[in-house]
Amino acid sequence: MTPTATDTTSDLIDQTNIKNSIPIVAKELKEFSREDVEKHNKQGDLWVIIDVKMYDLSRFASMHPGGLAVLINEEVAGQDVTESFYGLHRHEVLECPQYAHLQIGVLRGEESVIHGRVPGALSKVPYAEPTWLSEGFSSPYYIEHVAPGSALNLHAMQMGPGKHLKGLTLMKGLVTPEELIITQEIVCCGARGYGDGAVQSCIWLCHQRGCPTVLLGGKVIGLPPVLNFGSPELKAKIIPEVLSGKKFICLTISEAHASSDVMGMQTTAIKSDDGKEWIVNGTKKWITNRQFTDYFTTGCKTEDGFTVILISRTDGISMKPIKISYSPTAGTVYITFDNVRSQWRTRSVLKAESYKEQLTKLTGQIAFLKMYSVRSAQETAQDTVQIFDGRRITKTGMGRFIEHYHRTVPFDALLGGAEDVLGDLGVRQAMRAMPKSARL
Ligand code: HEM
Repeated sequence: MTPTATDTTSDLIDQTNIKNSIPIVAKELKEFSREDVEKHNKQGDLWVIIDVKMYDLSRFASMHPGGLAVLINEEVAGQDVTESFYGLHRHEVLECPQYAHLQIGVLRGEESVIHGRVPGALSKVPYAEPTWLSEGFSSPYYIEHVAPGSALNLHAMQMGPGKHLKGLTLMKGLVTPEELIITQEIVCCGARGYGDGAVQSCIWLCHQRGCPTVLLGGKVIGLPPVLNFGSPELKAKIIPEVLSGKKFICLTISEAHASSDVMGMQTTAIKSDDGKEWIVNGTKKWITNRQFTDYFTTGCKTEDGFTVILISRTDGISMKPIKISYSPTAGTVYITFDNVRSQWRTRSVLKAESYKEQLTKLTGQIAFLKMYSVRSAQETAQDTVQIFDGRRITKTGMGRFIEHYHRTVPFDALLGGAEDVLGDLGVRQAMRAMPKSARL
């Protein structure tokens, strides 16, 4: 049966999107009829049809990762196997150079209906794209800007709208500082180490090659304390360097002794004898970004409580990679600060007047929002067990992305604050603000 747009598991792309895509096979292809193919139906002389393409599996069959037996089956050899093929393989298998060359021809007079994803093209699969990108939907909040080769000031835009964008020309003037920029597409690659930190190495590599690639990295968590609470001198030095992508920054808060329980940390900072510097001693764990970092936004215990100190890369800092269960590209490390000196303290967050309203009004809400988002993501992951069956646990082939998602989603309950701690915080804040007169 010839597949249609609705009866295949592969992702279908509008024909207009693929016109300029690179052909899977460059060699000249012969045309055959279905009857021609049917004659090649045994071991040693075995052809199949997938979509409208003919594959000669005569020699490959004995090397097939799924075994020879499945191919010499009478429902496979010499037949149109489109449906069964896509039930067992991802489309990308056919795009691998070592398999693409198995294609020897196409079906005479028939149009191809199955295509791989083209970078930048939108999927037609229902619910695959956010509504503001889907045909027939629109959003007053979404404006499309296409700016090839002019990815200017993207580092700064990723920090969201705010004072740090003042005076900057964004994407050669296409975007105004008031517009909200989101980084949604970064997660589409389905490899979260990349989004968490590898991006930092990617930025570094691209930077070396003079290519201004920008993605997330530790900047989005390491820079806000400087943006919000840094002294004017500190801001003037650090922010331009980081936002221009010349220097990298990471957040170093969690320790083996304390993660969500920030106040339990044991890293200390004491004043030097002349009072001009802080001397930091201690260890930090699960820190994203590895060797690319130039600045460490570091939580320390000081005699007046909890202080955030910005440490420049210097002697006395050693880093050891930690093997984590998703990807070494996140650059997760264990850091030791051994008599490391810094002059840069940021203001006390808890004492900053301008911050008090946010603390009382937003902290609880944000804590619950984070908890709710993670619970929803975990529920979705749980549903995949039913939909993907055993593939949910296979790291390659059909299960590749879903296994990765399922394996890594539990960490979200911890990252940026464990959900039980956040839930507790939200409830405590509500209880504190509860009017005495409130009754059911
Ligand atoms: C161009 C033709 C084909 C190529 C290049 C190919 C390649 C592969 C590869 C690379 C795998 C390993 C899993 C993965 O990476 O997805 C695989 C597995 C498999 N293939 Fe094929 N294959 C072809 C055709 C077929 C056909 C026609 C059938 C039967 C209808 C078949 C049945 C299987 C099975 C049963 C597995 C094991 C799946 C699993 O472990 O879940 N293959 N094949």
